[in-house]
Amino acid sequence: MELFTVNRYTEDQSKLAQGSGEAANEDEILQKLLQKAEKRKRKHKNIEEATVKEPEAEQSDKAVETIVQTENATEQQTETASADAKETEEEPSHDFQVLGADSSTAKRPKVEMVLPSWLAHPTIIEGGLKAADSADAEADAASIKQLPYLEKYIRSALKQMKIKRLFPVQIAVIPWILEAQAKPEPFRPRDVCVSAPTGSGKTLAFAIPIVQLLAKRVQCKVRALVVLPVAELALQVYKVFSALCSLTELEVCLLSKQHRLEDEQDKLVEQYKGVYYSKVDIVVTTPGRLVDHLHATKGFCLKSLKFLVIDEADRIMDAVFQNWLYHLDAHVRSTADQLLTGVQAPLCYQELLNSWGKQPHKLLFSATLSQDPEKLQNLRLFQPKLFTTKLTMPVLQPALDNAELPDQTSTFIGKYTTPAELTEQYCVTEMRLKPLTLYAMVLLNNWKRFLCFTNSADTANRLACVLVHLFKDSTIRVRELSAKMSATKRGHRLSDFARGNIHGLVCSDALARGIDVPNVDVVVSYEAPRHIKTYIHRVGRTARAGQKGTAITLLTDKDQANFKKMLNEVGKSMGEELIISPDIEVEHAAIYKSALELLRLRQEKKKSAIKVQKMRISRKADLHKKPEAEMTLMEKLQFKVGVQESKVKKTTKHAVIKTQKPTKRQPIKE
Ligand SMILES: Nc1ncnc2c1ncn2[C@@H]1O[C@H](COP(=O)(O)OP(=O)(O)OP(=O)(O)O)[C@@H](O)[C@H]1O
Repeated sequence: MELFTVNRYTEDQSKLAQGSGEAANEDEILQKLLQKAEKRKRKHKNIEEATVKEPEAEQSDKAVETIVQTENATEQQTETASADAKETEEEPSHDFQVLGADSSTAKRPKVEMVLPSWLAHPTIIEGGLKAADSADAEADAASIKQLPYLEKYIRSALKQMKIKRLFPVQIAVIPWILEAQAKPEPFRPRDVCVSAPTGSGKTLAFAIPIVQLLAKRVQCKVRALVVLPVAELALQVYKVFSALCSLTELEVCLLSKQHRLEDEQDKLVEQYKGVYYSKVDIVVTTPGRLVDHLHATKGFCLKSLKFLVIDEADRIMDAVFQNWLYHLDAHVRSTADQLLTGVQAPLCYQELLNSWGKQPHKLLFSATLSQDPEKLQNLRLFQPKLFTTKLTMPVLQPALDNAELPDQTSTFIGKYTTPAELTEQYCVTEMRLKPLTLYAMVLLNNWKRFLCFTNSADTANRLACVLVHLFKDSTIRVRELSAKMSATKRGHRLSDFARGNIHGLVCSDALARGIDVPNVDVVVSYEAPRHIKTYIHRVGRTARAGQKGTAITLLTDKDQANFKKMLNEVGKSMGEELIISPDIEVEHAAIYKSALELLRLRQEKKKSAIKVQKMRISRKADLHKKPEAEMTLMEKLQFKVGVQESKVKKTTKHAVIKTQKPTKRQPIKE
């Protein structure tokens, strides 16, 4: 099984392999050790002779001199000997080397990066995305009517979703999964990793085969678990599954912090005569909520899991999300153990058999899939198979021609691809004029559907405030979309944007990944992204599903070099430069000044509110320290109110903890 190869410098080994073999090496090492021992012996002998010859007291200086001389002589001898040895032998030294002690500035051989074979030799996804209504010969070949492996109910569901033909990633992945799953036991399908550009239709690439393979199930059990990093994405994927399952008996459930835990528990399991039964077949969840249910929901059992899908896989493999896998593993192991030890009675022999060390088929999807074997190893993939797209334009052509660009067999060619339909541009401006530049761009190009990304939620908030004021007399409506907003409010903002009631949304990167907002014309990076992955996901909100789109990055003089370097490193160019007339400052001076003034006032108000809050907290703390006898009537009242408040808070907190860990006295459902 070829899984992961640790990157190593292999030159020495290859040289050794060319030499006379292991036995010869051992002889050489032995010879060298003997030479060293001889050298040390001679040195000691010389010192002893020198001290015996000279009278101790009066000749001590001379002794030192002799020692130095003899040492020098010995060194010279050894130097000549070693020079001779160097001439005669070409083999590298096998002595121990003190790390960091070598001060030579000689160029060291480059360490060669060795990728696991499956990462270095992926299956290439051919073809581009074409608009759904194009009807040429190639489009017909991908038409859902022409694809024999799709069941009738899937075709009908796709038709209802207005999908006429499959996209390249779907054509490559769907039949492969169906075929791998069709093979009888003990054959185990290879796990799948898919790295394809944003908006290329990865969701349907895993949803279609899962629904088709589970549709014929007899008993309802959780057989597919789909994990996504954020609630919005989970909702999006849940909707796709629900649409696909509409003509089957399969039940899909969404678990995310947007709902109450108890409500989700009701949807997940039911209890009948002391036995828990699953009410769902497919669970779409965020990692945090999954862990909540693994601990708090009695009867939530994943031992029959057939598919584990990890969408936005590189994000989910981040350290912050890591522990969900541990909990999932522990859960599956403990339920299997319970069955095997008889603590929980199996329903049938097959169930017992299934619980014995059976792993789900793992499917990983991302536009920026990790190339780090260590991270991937956490998922313990089974003989993984990688599907990836080729680099698409706009790429840095000179970089591709450049001989220094890594060899395509040792580099992961699908690592950072952007849709072919995307046009990338940049605009250089001064920091203080950035909001005004953006304002001028929107007016000049009459943008009606644009997203603007900032590097922090704070900047998004301030920028939205300025833009709302700048556009107050125009028909263009710009609003903020913040992670601090409630999920419902965020949902409303997004649907207002989708309906065209809002023309521009300003947000931080928290929402840059995976969100599928239809028909976004332009994505503006108000600040240069710090990481290439962030850039890829930001710009991926436009040019989706074969549509055209533009990504513009606002840069200051200082940002330019770093941004260029970041793109060049992955073989991309910055694209065309957009020039905005410096006259904008004069043209919109009055309104810009008032917008900045408004922002200043708002910031001051915010600051004073925070100050008041802090004062209140410290006053409360002081009151607690003061003896009751010394308190004024007002202070006594304030103290009582404070105590009451904290009591209420404590009881509600307790209630929340109680609901998260139901005891035997709190059945999930009678
Ligand atoms: N075969 C198809 N025909 C037409 N539209 C499609 C097809 N497949 C997917 N789409 C549409 O393309 C859009 C993008 O799909 P999806 O969200 O699955 O992309 P993605 O590759 O997961 O993107 P990201 O990496 O940004 O999450 C969606 O609006 C989806 O409805």
